[in-house]
Amino acid sequence: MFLIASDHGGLELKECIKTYLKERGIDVRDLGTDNGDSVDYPDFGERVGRAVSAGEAEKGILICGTGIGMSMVANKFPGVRAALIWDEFTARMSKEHNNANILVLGGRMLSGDKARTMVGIWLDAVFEGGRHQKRLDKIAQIEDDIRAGRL
Ligand SMILES: O=C(CO)[C@H](O)[C@H](O)[C@H](O)COP(=O)(O)O
Repeated sequence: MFLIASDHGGLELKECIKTYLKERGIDVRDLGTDNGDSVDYPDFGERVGRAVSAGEAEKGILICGTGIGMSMVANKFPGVRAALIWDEFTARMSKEHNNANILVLGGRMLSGDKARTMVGIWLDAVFEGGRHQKRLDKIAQIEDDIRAGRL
């Protein structure tokens, strides 16, 4: 399953990205927000972060005004590797090196065209593994140590 969510600051860009994903044949489930009323980004970041962490969804996209708040929320969930990207290079690296399972975008920072390009790069890129897997294993170890009270 592929999830997407935003706050009011990311709503417009979210609609653009949903259209792009549908054009690519990707079935995306929108977990809100669904109108322009002011809301709190943690409420929506949690929905996607929790589902990806639990293995109920393979991937997700989160969008707030800057992407900063959504990144903070999503990365609280074990197993989530949420990447705030801002250009084509960070889009590629977020997959090739970090194997990001949640992409985070700033709705007030990006044009629709640029964001579509970036999402496409992330979708098409391939995780390189090797030394990068060793580093992701260390992140997972930190999560385990925190959970067990060792850190
Ligand atoms: O960018 C955000 C958090 O990192 C959110 O999108 C908020 O919208 C941002 O903090 C601005 O909030 P406002 O209530 O729209 O002024």
